Amino acid sequence: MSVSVVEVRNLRKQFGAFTAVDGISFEIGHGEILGLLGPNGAGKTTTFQMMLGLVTPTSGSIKMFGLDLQSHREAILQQVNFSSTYISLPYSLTVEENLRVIGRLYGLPDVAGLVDDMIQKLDMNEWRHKLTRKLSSGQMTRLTLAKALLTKPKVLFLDEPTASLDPDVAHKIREVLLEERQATGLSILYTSHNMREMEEMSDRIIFLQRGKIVAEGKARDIVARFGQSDLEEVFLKLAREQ
Ligand SMILES: Nc1ncnc2c1ncn2[C@@H]1O[C@H](COP(=O)(O)OP(=O)(O)OP(=O)(O)O)[C@@H](O)[C@H]1O
Repeated sequence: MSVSVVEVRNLRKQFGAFTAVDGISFEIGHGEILGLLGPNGAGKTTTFQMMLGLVTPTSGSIKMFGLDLQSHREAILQQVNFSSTYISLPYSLTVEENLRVIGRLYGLPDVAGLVDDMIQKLDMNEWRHKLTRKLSSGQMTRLTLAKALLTKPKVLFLDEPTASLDPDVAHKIREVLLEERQATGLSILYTSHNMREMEEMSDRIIFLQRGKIVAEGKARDIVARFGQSDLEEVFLKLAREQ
């Protein structure tokens, strides 16, 4: 694998007596897409939140670009972004205004030009002047992804980036992400409940079950190891055990 951009060691999170994330370790290489897979409640969101500095780990360490997240939070988070359907953006601004505000907050040069490029790239032109509160859920998903890509992050956390998108738009988004990775060496931690998408997008997958990593590797190797015919079957087998 190429140089590690993200290094997670023995990461744990307890909520009272309950252990949501139970000593996981993994790395993400430069330009690598790592799929994080697991049934509801397995600990995916908690992992993301710890990696974004939003939840403090009970123990373990998170390093990005060789720096410890706890002691270099600001420097690291400048180069990281996140997209999830749970993010809310100011509802009274238009799509374009929202993106311009983000661009200015990050101090990007030529904000208008960058916003325009992103709107074209994600096919958002038709509704660029629409108020954010009036967006459909699929349009909202695209806007949060545009927001995340606009800042040109080196690491991107994507929590179900194609949820609520129709197959055509979902396909387009996957293409944009793969192009972005190719062009900039972007590293991505990716979750999806669409197993075909996980197989298509991820260079490697880690499978979480009750906060622990129970399988790790390339999708086809995991499928072979579990003696199943595809990732969906592996998922069902592991999820039913949970
Ligand atoms: N603040 C909290 N207090 C107590 N328990 C929590 C808290 N946050 C998460 N949990 C619990 O930790 C476990 C892992 O939750 P998490 O949201 O990380 O799972 P997930 O894999 O993202 O699930 P999903 O696929 O449903 O989004 C769940 O059992 C959840 O109820």
